[in-house]
Amino acid sequence: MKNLSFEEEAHHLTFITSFLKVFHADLKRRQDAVSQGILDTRQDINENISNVVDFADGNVMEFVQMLPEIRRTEMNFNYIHTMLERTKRMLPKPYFGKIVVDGEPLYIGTGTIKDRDDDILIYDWRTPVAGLFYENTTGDLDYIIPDGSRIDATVTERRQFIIEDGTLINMFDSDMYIGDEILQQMITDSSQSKLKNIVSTIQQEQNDVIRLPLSQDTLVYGPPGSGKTSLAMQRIAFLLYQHKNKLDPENILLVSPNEVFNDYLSDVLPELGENHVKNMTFYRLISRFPYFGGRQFETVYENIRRLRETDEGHDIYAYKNSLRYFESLHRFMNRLHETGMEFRELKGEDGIFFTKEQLHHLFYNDLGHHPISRRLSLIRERLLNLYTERVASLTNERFEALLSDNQYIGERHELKNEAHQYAKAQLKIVHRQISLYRFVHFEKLYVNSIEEKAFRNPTIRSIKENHFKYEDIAPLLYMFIRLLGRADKKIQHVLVDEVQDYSNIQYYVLRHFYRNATFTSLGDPNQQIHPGRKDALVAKNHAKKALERSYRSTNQINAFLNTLIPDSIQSASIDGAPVHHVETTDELASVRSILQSDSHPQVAIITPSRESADAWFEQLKDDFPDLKNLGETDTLYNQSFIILPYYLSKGFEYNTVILTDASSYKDSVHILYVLASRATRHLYLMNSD
Ligand SMILES: Nc1ncnc2c1ncn2[C@@H]1O[C@H](COP(=O)(O)OP(=O)(O)OP(=O)(O)O)[C@@H](O)[C@H]1O
Repeated sequence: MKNLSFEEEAHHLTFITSFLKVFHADLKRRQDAVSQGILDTRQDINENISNVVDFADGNVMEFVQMLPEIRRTEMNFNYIHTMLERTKRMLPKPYFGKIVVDGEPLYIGTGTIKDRDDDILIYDWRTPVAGLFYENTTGDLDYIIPDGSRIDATVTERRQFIIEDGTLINMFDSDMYIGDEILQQMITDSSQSKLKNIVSTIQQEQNDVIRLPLSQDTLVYGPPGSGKTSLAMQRIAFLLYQHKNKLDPENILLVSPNEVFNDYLSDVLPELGENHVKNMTFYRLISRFPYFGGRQFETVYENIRRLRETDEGHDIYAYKNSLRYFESLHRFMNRLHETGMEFRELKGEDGIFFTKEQLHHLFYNDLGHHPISRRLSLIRERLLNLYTERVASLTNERFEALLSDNQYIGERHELKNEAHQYAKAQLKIVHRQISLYRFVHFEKLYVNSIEEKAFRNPTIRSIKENHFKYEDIAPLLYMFIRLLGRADKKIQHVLVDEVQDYSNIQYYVLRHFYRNATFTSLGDPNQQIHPGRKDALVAKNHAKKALERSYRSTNQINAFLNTLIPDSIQSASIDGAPVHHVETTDELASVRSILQSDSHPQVAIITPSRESADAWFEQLKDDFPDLKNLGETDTLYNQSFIILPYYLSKGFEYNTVILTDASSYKDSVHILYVLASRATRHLYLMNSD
């Protein structure tokens, strides 16, 4: 079969867009009709079936008979709603690719569209057969369908389209690298400030990861700009499509490096509509454990600053993030069923409620034959019963006292109520301690788990001052999860971005807290911004995938990155301006002139500290009113002209990056590597004499 000419493709596109318009208008009409039907049914129920469903009256039967119809209407309504959104979204760009498989042309877009005879006009990119588009070659290929069978297919043509507002602008036949042309255009377009959708130019190595089965735990390493975050998002879309009957966006979790990420990613998957995937940071996990409520934990940023700017606690940080400590923590926990458990005395306003010794005895003697988490829940149950008894007896005592004290006048039930409130207040703390398992002394257990004696005292000091360090979070959560088996079982798949930032204990905590989930973890061991030492991640039973090519920065910037870490990046990008090394005696004046000289669509001024970010902001804000100073707790990314300290820049990208005081990173090549790789087009390294 001869390939269609440009005119024929343009004609086909006109046919498709006309179809979509008519389909959309028809859906609108149907929506109005269905909405009217729903209103009529509601009115019918109100008028003819009384609001109080009465068994004797027999109207229950009438109502039950209406249920299938109501359900059908609801399904119809949902279908119309989905298709309305889809046709609206796809109208300007109905498809981006085409393959001819076994003689059949298949057009590929971001959703499936069928004609009135149920023939498919556009294939969703996530369908198994559409996967052939991303195979990078024509010829005899195969693809796997959901039941696991392999289907042979002969692909004779692969074509890509550039379509804007329903008009065919260009098309490319490609069977070497998909999208080289279009990819170049995607890469050239760096106008968007948030992360873009890469569906039309997904590369084969990325496609392989996106389409891995849900059941497969995977660790993906790739250099900056190799599309890890992008493919994580496409993988979410793919899994939701492939498992539409069992997965909802709320069953998927993205663990990201900061709170702004959510907003940065909010435009990537328009097909999810309002249903954003949940986003989480490791730090925020603490809030899922009420036991630790009221404890103050150092944030990751405070941690980075402390370790970079002071000499305090480097050894202890390295120890607590080491495999050595992780293993000793395991051993320590494994012994607890026999020995070493630590309890806290329970004490109310009226004195001791339960002693440590009693708790110890219950745990190792009375309940010693149960697994640990069972022992603890049984203890909690007993303590709660005891609490109820104690409240009752205290209430009685107080009631008698109130009765005999004629200062208190009131009805008996009022006095009883007052006595009850009094008893509860006396034991309020005890109740809280029992409910939250605070009779288990996790802090003491934690200290005991530290085999390296020299690190115990500083840990005790942090606990006493209620200023836990960032590195204390993971071991404490680890212990809680191991002892009490806490978990979020709703989550089916977790994607961890920037996984190189996680220690083995942190990863364990994530794996066990989301224990029903499989993981896709993505990162780059070369992108370490954290100044503390930690052992590399051992991701057992994960398929290991490596991405090679990088699409973000110009070839010049990528070449510069290779001077920092040799052979770390294979550039699949475009040429641009040389990297600017600006030697200056007046950094401020130089930055001003860069900002004034060119109209850069997006600029980030990255500074070596929070203080310098604030200082730069103060100096520039009057002349550049659009400039924003990104804060550690900000959640809105939508900023195209910002100042930020270096540790907040993880994962983002900007058209132009200006690194102030760049020589301050001369001993931290990995940090410089991360910062320089944020630039898509222009990189300025400012050095003052
Ligand atoms: N297949 C692709 N087609 C077009 N653009 C792509 C492709 N893959 C990646 N990109 C672009 O490259 C840039 C970097 O992507 P992304 O942020 O996902 O990379 P990353 O590996 O997560 O980077 P980092 O490790 O630096 O955070 C983005 O602008 C993205 O749109």
